[in-house]
This record gives sequence, structure tokens and C-alpha cells, in this order.
Amino acid sequence: MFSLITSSEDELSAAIPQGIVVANDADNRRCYMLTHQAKRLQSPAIIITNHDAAFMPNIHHTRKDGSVGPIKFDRILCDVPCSGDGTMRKNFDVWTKWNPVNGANLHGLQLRIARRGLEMLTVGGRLVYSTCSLNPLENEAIIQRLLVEADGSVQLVNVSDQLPGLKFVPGLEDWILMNREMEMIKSVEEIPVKNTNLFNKHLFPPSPEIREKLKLGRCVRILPHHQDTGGFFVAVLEKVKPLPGEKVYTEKDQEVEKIQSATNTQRIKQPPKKKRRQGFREEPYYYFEADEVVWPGIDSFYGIRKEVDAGLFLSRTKQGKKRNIYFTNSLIKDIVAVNQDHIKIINTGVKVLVRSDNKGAPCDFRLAQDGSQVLLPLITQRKITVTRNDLVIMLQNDDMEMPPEIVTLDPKTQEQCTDLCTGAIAFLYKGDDVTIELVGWKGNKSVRAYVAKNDRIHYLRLLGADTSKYEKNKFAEQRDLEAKNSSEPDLSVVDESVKSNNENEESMEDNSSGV
Ligand SMILES: C[S@@+](CC[C@H](N)C(=O)[O-])C[C@H]1O[C@@H](n2cnc3c(N)ncnc32)[C@H](O)[C@@H]1O
Repeated sequence: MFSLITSSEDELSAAIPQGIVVANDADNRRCYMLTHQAKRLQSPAIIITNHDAAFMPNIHHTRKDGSVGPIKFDRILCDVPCSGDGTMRKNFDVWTKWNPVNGANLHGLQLRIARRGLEMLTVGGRLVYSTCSLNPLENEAIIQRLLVEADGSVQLVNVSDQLPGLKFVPGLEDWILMNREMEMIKSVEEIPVKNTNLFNKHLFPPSPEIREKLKLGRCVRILPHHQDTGGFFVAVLEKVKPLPGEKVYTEKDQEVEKIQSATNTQRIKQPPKKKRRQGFREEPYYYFEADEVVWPGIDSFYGIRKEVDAGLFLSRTKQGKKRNIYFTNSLIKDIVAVNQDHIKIINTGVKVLVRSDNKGAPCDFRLAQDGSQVLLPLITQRKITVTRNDLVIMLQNDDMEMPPEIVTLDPKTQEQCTDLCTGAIAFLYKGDDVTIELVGWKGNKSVRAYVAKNDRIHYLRLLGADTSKYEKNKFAEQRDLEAKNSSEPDLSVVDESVKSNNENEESMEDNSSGV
């Protein structure tokens, strides 16, 4: 009997979170590293973007009433570029490059990034500002400036009891500036003429009158010697009301906007704006439409749950055969549609299916381990429960030529296989303390788990099974190789002599032809 494992509603909503995370970096290469790291999260709710955060464009979404407007974020982390002097213990070059003005040079960029973050934050939302520097010009001076500019709309949150056991010291309320020549500058009046471009009044500590109000002591300074770490600075800011001059969108605005846009459309019949070609290097995102040709095959083979919107699956190729199929939540789909001309999206979507036009399966796409956590709760077919021993057999036998035979598996597993035609399959194992879900293939007589070698060791360890087949002791291998070499005659000498003979022959030939 083939057992059908259905997922609960909770499982479905856990697999498809409704919110989004936008991860941004100005450095294109760092965005690809981010993409690689984020893949492990298997999240259908992450977008990786590539912008200067100081000028981060608004990310628009479609509101409930159908109008389009900027998203305001509940949480923002500004882990800003900094001098990195807190990392001195591991980055030795910081010692040679450090000077007291590094911090002053970065202050402007750090401020602009954090300021833009506050603009993009919703009222009631929190922004964390962090650096791996201990220079107050990169830290408290930024927070001070944000708080002063915000004029009571932003507050520093006291987080001292949030991480019991963490050792830290409170933020500074007083500090002294220093120029490259190590001259101390205690006030604006003391700024030497040669440094007027470098220092300004905002870099100095708060005056005694406002010190009390700002509560800079609520910032967190993590010192390297306290718990054997790097040095870090963290401040948590909460937006308690709109920033001075910030417009907050209300339902009334929606009405006005609708009326205005209706009148504008009637009045001005302008030619449609020329759409900027998706000018970014990345392949665009093509979400499945109602007539998507590959969908019926996938739907019937995997029994996609009827609550799942087929329009949330996408590919990166418009023409020709689709190679990989990805999945995102509906908010990401909306964001991609509304913003693709002005937001540089480097990556989004989790890979759930991979083309496998072969092996006589009725469906052209197999399950991808990359997105199994997302897809498996959405499908009702091609899932079987297996025993611990079944998994161990599959993980220890990855031989392409001789995959494990179905008859070697548990009788209940064999029974579930009987009713399944050839094709992709998911193996589900629930132990007392571990749950493992692997994707693979069921052939006529055998089964395979599609798991990379490193992951095989990981799963075998989780199952408490023998991993010796995959574990390599590099030192032992080197020793064996050296022992082998020392017991064999040194052929390299012979080779060299043969080579030199050959070379002589060649040069003789050359000479003869020259004559
Ligand atoms: C302290 S690191 C943050 C590292 C990040 N938390 C991570 O785990 O990858 C600062 C990052 O800011 C990026 N950066 C520098 N200037 C930027 C800017 N103007 N806008 C956005 N990112 C910037 C750098 O490329 C660097 O990756």
C-alpha cells in the first residue's frame, strides 16, 4: 500500500512565510556570497539586492486596495562598513593601517546609511546599528546625530537585560577627537585649520544639556578581552513616531490617490513611458502563468496541494527548456513585478525542481534537495516514510552503477515503493530526536538518495551510523603516499634522461633540417 502523507495547515504556512527579508550589499561580489549563504536557509521569502544603502531605493508593494506604495520595514539591521578596528586580534593588517582619522572619514557614509534605514522603518519598528569598531566617531557620534535629527521620533532602546550572560560596557557619553598627528581636539573651537574638512561639530560628544536626554549609555560596547571575542558596537533604535517631515500613508491618502490618478488619466493622455529594459545583468524572473506548459505534468505527478498557487513557481528562462524551477511567497512575487525596473535583484526564490528528462519517468522534473523543506509540505504524492536503516543503506551506497535495491529495504518501505512508478521521490524519516527528509529517485528495482558527499557524512552522523567510507584522514593519506613513493624507484631521474635524449634528438633534427 502506498501511504499518502498529508501536511497540516501549520506546516503549509511554516513552509511559506508571509513576510520578506531584503539583504542588500553595495558590493556585487558580496551579493553572490550572500546568495550562496542564504541558499542554506531554504527560504522562499528572501531577496538579495545590490544598491548603495545610503540611497536605497524604496521597495514598492501592492497595497490591499490595489494601489502601489513603498514598503516600510518592521526590522532593519545596518551592519555598516567601518574601520574594523575591533577585529584587530584576527586582522593583523588593521594594526599597520590604523590611524585616528579613519573613523572620521567613515562617519558620513555610516550616517547616511543609518538615516536611510530610519526612513525605511515603520513606526513601532526597530533598527539595529552595528559596527566592528570601537571608535566613538563611527558609533556613539552616529547615534547621537540620528537621535538629534529625529527630534524625539526615535529612541535608544535599553537592551541590557536581553542577553543574560553577555559581558559588555555601556556606550560612551564623552570622547575626544584626535587628528592624524595625534593632537587632541576637545571642542569645535579647537579644530585646527588644516582639519576643518575632516572634523565638524557633529563629531563631538553631546553637550551636558542634551546628554541626559540621549541616553547614549544604552548603546552596547563588546570588548575583546571580556569574553575572548572581537570588539563590537551595537545600538537598538525604535521609531516611536514619524520622522520630522516624514509622510505617513493613511487610508484617507489611498482614497485621494485613487481619485487623483483617475482624474490624471482622464486629463493627460500621454504616451506610455518607455519601459527601461530590465537593465540588470541577472536573468529576469518569469513566474508561471495560467497556460504554463510544464505545470500540468508537475501538478499531477507530485499532487500539489490545491491551496498552493501555481503562479508562485518561476523560472529564469523565457524561451527554451526550463532547467530549474524556483518558488517564492506571494509578497516576493508582487515585489518582483512592481520593482524589477528600479531594484537590482541579484537573487530570490528557492530552487525546488530540476529538469531530468530521462529515465522513463512521467514527469520531466525531479525534486531538488535545495528546496525540499519548502516543496515537500506542498506535495501530497511521491513521499514515503522510511526507517533509519533504510536511510543508512541509501546514504552508505551512493554508487551510480549499483544503487541499493528496493528488496534490501524495510518491508513497509518496499510496500510503499510497489505502487510508485519510476521517478523522483522523497524519503521521510522521523526518529525520536531527529527528522530527516531527503529527495532521491525510485527506479524499477532500486532507490537512490540525491545527497552530496559532504551532506551524506552529516546525515550519517545524525543517524549515529558508520561514516568511515566518506571520512578521509588527509594526514594518513599523505603518509601513505610518502611511504609508497619511498619504496618505489625514482622514475623522475629516468624520465629526465629520456626527456633530455628526446630534446637532443629534436635539436639534431632541427639542425639537420636547417642544413
Ligand atoms: C561590516 S560588513 C557587513 C557584513 C554583513 N553583515 C555580512 O555578514 O555579510 C559591511 C558591508 O557593507 C558593504 N558596503 C559598503 N558600502 C556600502 C554601501 N554604501 N551600501 C551598502 N553596502 C555597503 C560592504 O561591501 C560590506 O559587505
